[in-house]
Amino acid sequence: MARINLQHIRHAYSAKAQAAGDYALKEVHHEWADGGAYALLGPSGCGKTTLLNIISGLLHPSDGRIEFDGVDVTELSTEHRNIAQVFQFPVVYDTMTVFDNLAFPLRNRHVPEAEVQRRVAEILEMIDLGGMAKRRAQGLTADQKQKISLGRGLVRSDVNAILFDEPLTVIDPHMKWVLRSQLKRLHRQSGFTMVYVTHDQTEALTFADKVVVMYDGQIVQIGTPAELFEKPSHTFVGYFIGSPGMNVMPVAVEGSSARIGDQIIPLAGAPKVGASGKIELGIRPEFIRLGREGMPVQVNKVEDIGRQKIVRATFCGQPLSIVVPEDDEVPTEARITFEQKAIGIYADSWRVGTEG
Ligand SMILES: Nc1ncnc2c1ncn2[C@@H]1O[C@H](COP(=O)(O)OP(=O)(O)OP(=O)(O)O)[C@@H](O)[C@H]1O
Repeated sequence: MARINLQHIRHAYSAKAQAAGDYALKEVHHEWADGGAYALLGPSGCGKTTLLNIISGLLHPSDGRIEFDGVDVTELSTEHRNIAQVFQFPVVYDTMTVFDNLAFPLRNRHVPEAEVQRRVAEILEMIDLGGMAKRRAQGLTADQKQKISLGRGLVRSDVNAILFDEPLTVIDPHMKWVLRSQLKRLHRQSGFTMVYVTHDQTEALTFADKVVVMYDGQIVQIGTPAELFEKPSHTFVGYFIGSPGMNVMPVAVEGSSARIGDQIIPLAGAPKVGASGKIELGIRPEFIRLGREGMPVQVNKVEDIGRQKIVRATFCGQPLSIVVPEDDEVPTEARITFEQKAIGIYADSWRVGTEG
């Protein structure tokens, strides 16, 4: 298990890259704790796989260095970095039995046979393939083969880290849930450093202690699921995490208040917006109170989502989503108030602190 240091890493797939926009991965400079469970979350094309492949050694970064426990591994191959990887699609030896597929990484490293038997039995149980140990992998479903790939990634107990690249894509929804919970349990028991790439927020939030949110080749926030929800550091995090995402609207900030149209919204302090171009106010739909008091809104639609309702409204010309409990009535002349401590002010998309 290892602490992973990413030092001023950048990557461009073209050798001629110059401008920031030419880089698939803009500068990444972070330390990831030994034994942490991290999820790399972001939309397609934001650079998740690029970063994962740099950590694994499949890709050499254009700039920067990577250290495991303080040792520079930038020039080392995947094998020499001593990590296990699970990819999106199954990598299985068809002619071998399920058991031998799982035993392969251990036998390859001359682990004593008794230990091989014990570890493989444990993993077979976990991936629910105990009854198929003697079957050849050939002819198994894609789902079963992916479970073997997953098992092979987990079978060694001496790796520096385990990296997963969207490993549950081909697994059916119920099994996905089971495997995700088991991975989390395994992480708690084993203390492996795990990095898990996904574009699915549920997957990221249930698996990881820390979620690394990526957007347009950058890490925009690393935080616990609660931090991402309560204090998104970038408007993208607000929008991407949560359903519906955070409301973001352009405002003018004057001292300790924000103005939108003819409405003045008092803030908890004076935001340090400096000379930024674009100033926005962010508030999650869960922290807007809907009733007969406050600022007027126009309700356009009410969607029932079980125990809650999503009210789609227009506020000062801006679209606004509000989450209300199922039994709350939606008044005809609806008005809203914002929970003050849940308001974030964003300057050029980044959250700013307040003075005083
Ligand atoms: N081998 C390559 N050559 C050139 N460009 C590439 C290569 N691999 C990825 N890219 C580009 O780099 C950017 C980041 O891609 P990457 O695969 O890292 O994103 P991702 O977040 O993992 O996306 P996905 O979820 O779709 O896998 C994208 O614009 C992609 O088109």
